[in-house]
Amino acid sequence: MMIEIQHLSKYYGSFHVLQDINLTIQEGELVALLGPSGSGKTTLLRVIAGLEIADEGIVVCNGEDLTHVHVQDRQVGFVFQHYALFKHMTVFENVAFGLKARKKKWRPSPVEIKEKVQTLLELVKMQEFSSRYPSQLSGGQRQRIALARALAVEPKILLLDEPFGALDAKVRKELRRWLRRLHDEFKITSIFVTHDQEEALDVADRIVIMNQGKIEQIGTPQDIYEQPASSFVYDFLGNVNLFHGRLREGKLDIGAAQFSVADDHHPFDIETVGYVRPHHLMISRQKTEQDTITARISHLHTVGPIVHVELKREETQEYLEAQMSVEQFHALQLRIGETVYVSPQQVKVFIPSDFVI
Ligand SMILES: Nc1ncnc2c1ncn2[C@@H]1O[C@H](COP(=O)(O)OP(=O)(O)OP(=O)(O)O)[C@@H](O)[C@H]1O
Repeated sequence: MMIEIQHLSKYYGSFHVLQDINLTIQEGELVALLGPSGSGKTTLLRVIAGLEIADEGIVVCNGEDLTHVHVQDRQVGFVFQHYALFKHMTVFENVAFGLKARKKKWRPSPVEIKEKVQTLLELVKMQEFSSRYPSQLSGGQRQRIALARALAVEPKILLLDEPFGALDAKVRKELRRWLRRLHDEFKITSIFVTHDQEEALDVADRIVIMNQGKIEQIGTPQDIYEQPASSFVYDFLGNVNLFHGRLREGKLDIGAAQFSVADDHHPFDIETVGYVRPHHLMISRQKTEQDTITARISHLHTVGPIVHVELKREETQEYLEAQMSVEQFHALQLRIGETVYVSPQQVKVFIPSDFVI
């Protein structure tokens, strides 16, 4: 089902929690709502579900305005962060619940219900657990049952609110891959809320970045990562080093050095900030180039194949973070306390849209 959200606004008292949201989700798409805590992701999901009413704007599904369609008639399946399975029911009964609760004329026969539940339990690889109670399952298993239960009623839209938020990192990773496969099989239009950028980048067809009740950017994971539309998006999608300086003629002048700026075609001369990802910060032991920064290594730590290098800039005493492979690290033989030369390989600047010369 295609979902069109048009000029949606919502207030809690005087607090403007959603501000003129416009978003079209294509049939069969898996879209992530990504943003910091309090940016309005859950509220937007709840308005789409019909659990909250918007003050302005509409949600349209396949051409039909849902404003007056009751939540139960929206054909929406939900999965929430906290498993919300019925504790007193077995796995089988939990998955069968939505089918059994249907009005008599739409309710499948007991044999049909049994077959359907078994198929779903196979799909989520939980067929051996059908007579267990939720308390006898792990967190990841409970979420798989929650998903099977949501799918049982054949929803047209699947809404997931931090579905793996309460699980540890390894289980989260497994489940999100599995969610992607399940989505590819069922092709249900799905929206999931997350504040974990890796999860969104890994799973979604498109990502909607939210900040303070507004959409900052909509795009594919690649667009969002490679072409962030604002400093907020850049900053939100991973660690970043900031260099305050003056932008002129395509170069960022930070005093001690001048850096070329990526895709800068602006004839500006302004104070601005250059953004550099840790893996774009190159470290040398010799001062081979003129435009480098002198810094002292303050901390080193290795996570799997990546070495994180913390440095302190000599002239400003600000901290920088660089990343390199273990192989590069061994080749350089870096040590805490030594002075090195740092040069950014890619600098991004964001010019405010209301900036005029
Ligand atoms: N029922 C409510 N009454 C008043 N304010 C609310 C209500 N529900 C949410 N809010 C506020 O609205 C803002 C957005 O909340 P929302 O839950 O949509 O954010 P979120 O992006 O999903 O955050 P999180 O990642 O922490 O779940 C927050 O500042 C929150 O405190």
